[in-house]
Amino acid sequence: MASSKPLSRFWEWGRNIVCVGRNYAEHAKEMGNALPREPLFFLKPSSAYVREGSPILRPYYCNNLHHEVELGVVIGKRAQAVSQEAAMEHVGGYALCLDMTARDTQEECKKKGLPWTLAKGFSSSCPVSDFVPKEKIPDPHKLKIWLRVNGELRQEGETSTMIFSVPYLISYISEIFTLEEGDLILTGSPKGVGSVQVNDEIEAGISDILSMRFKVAQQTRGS
Ligand SMILES: CC(=O)CC(=O)C(=O)O
Ligand SMILES: [Mg+2]
Repeated sequence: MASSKPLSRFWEWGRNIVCVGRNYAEHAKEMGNALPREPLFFLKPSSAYVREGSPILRPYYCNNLHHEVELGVVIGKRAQAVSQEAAMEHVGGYALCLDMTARDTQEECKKKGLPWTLAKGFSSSCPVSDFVPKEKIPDPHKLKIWLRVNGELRQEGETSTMIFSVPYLISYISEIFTLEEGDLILTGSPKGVGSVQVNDEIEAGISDILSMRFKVAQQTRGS
């Protein structure tokens, strides 16, 4: 059942956050990974959302928190096993997102063959911008996404260089589980991911469409 909340506040709906990994060749290369033959994806809990005005919290168990700037696709209409041709009809809009990653924890998880939940799913691991209605972005593959830390440009990626396109991702994921209205797909990070420290300021944007700012703070255990 659809929420009574408007889609423009999709982060309040408590829906799925579906993240795609290794969707940009240069990022896969910088991480020492082979190019995927099929999309790799994982989930974040909806409590991972954080909005401007609240800090990104470095988890108490993390010594190497990384930024990953990503284009988010907000589902506007339930998608169950949809074709690539029909997929864009299920998009309601877009948002800029950060896939904050406890990189040291992720490396440990990889070594032990464990899921990435600890590394990718902590509270505040998904900073999200304002909602951009679909009509404002005629083609999501013609955008520049960028990220600065304390004013220094760290990431600048063209969404045209995604390995798997937005319709491909929606079609692929919707064959595995139904995408609901209010779900968000993070489409993967371009190259340039790197560490942030407590008190750093992250600024990120989509072309000349929007930008957002977040401060990094330390989570204390038990809070
Ligand atoms: C190496 C990763 O953490 C995968 C990922 O999240 C990405 O955006 O790529
Ligand atoms: Mg990512």
